[in-house]
Amino acid sequence: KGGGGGVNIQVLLRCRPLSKEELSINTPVVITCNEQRREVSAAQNIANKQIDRTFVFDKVFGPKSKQQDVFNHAVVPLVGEVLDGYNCTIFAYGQTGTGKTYTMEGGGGKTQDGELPSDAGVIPRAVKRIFDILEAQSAEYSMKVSFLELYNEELTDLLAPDESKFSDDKSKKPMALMEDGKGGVFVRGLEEEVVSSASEIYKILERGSGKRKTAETLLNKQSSRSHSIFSITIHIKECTPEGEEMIKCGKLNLVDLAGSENISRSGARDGRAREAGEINKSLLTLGRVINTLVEHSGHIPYRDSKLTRLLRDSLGGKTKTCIIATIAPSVHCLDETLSTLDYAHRAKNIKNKPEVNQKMMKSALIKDLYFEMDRLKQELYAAREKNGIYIPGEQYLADEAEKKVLYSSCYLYMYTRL
Ligand SMILES: Nc1ncnc2c1ncn2[C@@H]1O[C@H](COP(=O)(O)OP(=O)(O)OP(=O)(O)O)[C@@H](O)[C@H]1O
Repeated sequence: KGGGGGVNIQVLLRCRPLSKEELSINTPVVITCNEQRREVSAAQNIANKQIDRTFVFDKVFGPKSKQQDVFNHAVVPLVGEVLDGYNCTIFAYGQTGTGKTYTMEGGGGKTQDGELPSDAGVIPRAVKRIFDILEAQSAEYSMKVSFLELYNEELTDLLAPDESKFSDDKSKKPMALMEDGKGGVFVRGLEEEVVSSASEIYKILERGSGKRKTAETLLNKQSSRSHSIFSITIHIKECTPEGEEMIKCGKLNLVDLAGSENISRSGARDGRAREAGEINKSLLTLGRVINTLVEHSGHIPYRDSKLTRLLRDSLGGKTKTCIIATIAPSVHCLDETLSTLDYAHRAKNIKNKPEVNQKMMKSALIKDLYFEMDRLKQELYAAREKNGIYIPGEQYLADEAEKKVLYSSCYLYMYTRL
């Protein structure tokens, strides 16, 4: 804990084991993890030049660490904070192929009878724990999730229904990031699905990840170049001693960043520096934001990229933030590993000032929801006006149907869950 000026961001390090292929060709290992001492060392001796560096983190997970260990030590405390009404963010940062997606989502094992596979990552485990706790408390709550992808400074909604159903033009409409007038931002038209069970979220996750993969093959892009943000927002009802109904709100953001090697070098090597620069504007800006925060060197360039605009509050704000840096043990990754270790180690100096979200009176929240419904109504109307003459009869019916669903879910949200 940092004194006076806030609380340091937690930075954890995870080193994956050698893969089967790496083992089969006897790839030399240059990383050692000492979990007790929370240390990671990189050592190599080439032509009498000795590299030997040791870094200390808030937690270190060696190659033998299990998904369950990472979850228990890194995520369980944050889930508790979210249920207490804080916003929390977990970032996975590291070179491609070091286990960011494995750590966040899992190894691809399927859930059976509602039981998570042992390789399930942070996201499904967090979801399960949230539901388990709320149910054990017999809490009255409502939960919604969103799943965004950011690629080349363009936002895609991974939970949006298939575009083909809603538009003759199959090209994707880029989603706009808007200021909310309270110092934050929101993504216009972002699908927020109300969920009422863990298994529902597992399905949503599968759908979102599946969509990410399809989009990848279609556009020939790699997951290593896009960022994904999975967010869970929970509203919990509480009663004051005077009998007033209050709503407590917490949010958990789970962020799988693009491969860190994409910061200019790889792009420059294959002669596509400009493209790489554009693609990784967000990653580069994240680095600059971190540096400015750590060095207290003036203006923080949050506004220079969508990622940092979206996650502004997680870096130097009121959110509780944790970074899981991932590395590989192989000698071939040493350069990137050292740069990840440096980056993550520097990020440890960022201080946030976590603040619990103000509880809202249920009546005020309902007013907000009415306002939101009005805005959606206008958006729908404007969209139909704009497309008016192009909308075939079938499309009009589909829009009407969607509108009905939208309304009924809004009402459901307001009156049944809370
Ligand atoms: N801790 C681990 N234990 C076992 N296998 C792992 C571990 N971490 C990663 N792997 C395996 O290594 C491979 C690469 O991991 P993963 O796809 O998660 O990397 P990534 O960092 O997300 O890469 P990208 O940036 O390309 O998305 C996968 O096959 C994954 O199952």
